[in-house]
Amino acid sequence: MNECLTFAVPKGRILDEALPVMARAGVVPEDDFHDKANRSLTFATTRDDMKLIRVRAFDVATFVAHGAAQMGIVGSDVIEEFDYADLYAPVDLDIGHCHLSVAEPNDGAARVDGASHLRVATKYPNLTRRHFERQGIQAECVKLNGAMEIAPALGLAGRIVDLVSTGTTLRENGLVETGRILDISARLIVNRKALKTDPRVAALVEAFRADAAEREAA
Ligand SMILES: Nc1ncnc2c1ncn2[C@@H]1O[C@H](COP(=O)(O)OP(=O)(O)OP(=O)(O)O)[C@@H](O)[C@H]1O
Ligand SMILES: O=P(O)(O)OC[C@H]1O[C@H](OP(=O)(O)OP(=O)(O)O)[C@H](O)[C@@H]1O
Repeated sequence: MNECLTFAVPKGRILDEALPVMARAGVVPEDDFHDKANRSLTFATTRDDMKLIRVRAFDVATFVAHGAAQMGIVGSDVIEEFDYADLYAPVDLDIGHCHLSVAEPNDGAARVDGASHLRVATKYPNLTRRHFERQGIQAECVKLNGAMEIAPALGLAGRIVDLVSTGTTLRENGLVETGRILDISARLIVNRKALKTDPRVAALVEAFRADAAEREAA
């Protein structure tokens, strides 16, 4: 059993919604966490036996899957993309809602009816390949880490697979959704071994679960 628990959170947009949820489960960072000038990546919490790390969303899953962090919060898109055996996602936190979609230029330039091979720009090559395989299409994925929406206009790929929330980014870049792959929300994730061996992890899962149930009932 690790003496100090490590809880991993993504550094970007989910964080604002996640902090109140974490607080209700008793996970509260000390004030320096909110100091934008602070370049530290590890932060104390109000619990002596727990620290937070703030990393990129995909890396939250990697740290927890390898047991370097015992638990964390991450979008279900990341969980599904990696499909780590040692990662368990016991609580849907009902925050960070968006979906993963296929999109292409709204002028129909990418339409190639009956094609068995497509080029797709995405941050999610595994989910993308699986989606197109189900339709009997082989997708060649060009991996990008952001700003997927500019790829079709520049001829990098005919279509993209990316996250959509309001749809504004697609619209402003001349793209339309042509298929929805996955509805997404943020989840509490835990390392399976830590859950089995450390009662504090199981207690925290119960605290997050109880809060999620209470919010759903409200
Ligand atoms: N437009 C959006 N609306 C709502 N949720 C989103 C949106 N885009 C992404 N998400 C969710 O937020 C997650 C990214 O979280 P966040 O931005 O906090 O992480 P990050 O570490 O900054 O990500 P990155 O590694 O892309 O910089 C995505 O995996 C997804 O689940
Ligand atoms: O439908 P919308 O509300 O416009 O949101 C969708 C955008 O949000 C995400 O990008 P993010 O802002 O996280 O930046 P990124 O390109 O660095 O991933 C996603 O990758 C889309 O580009």
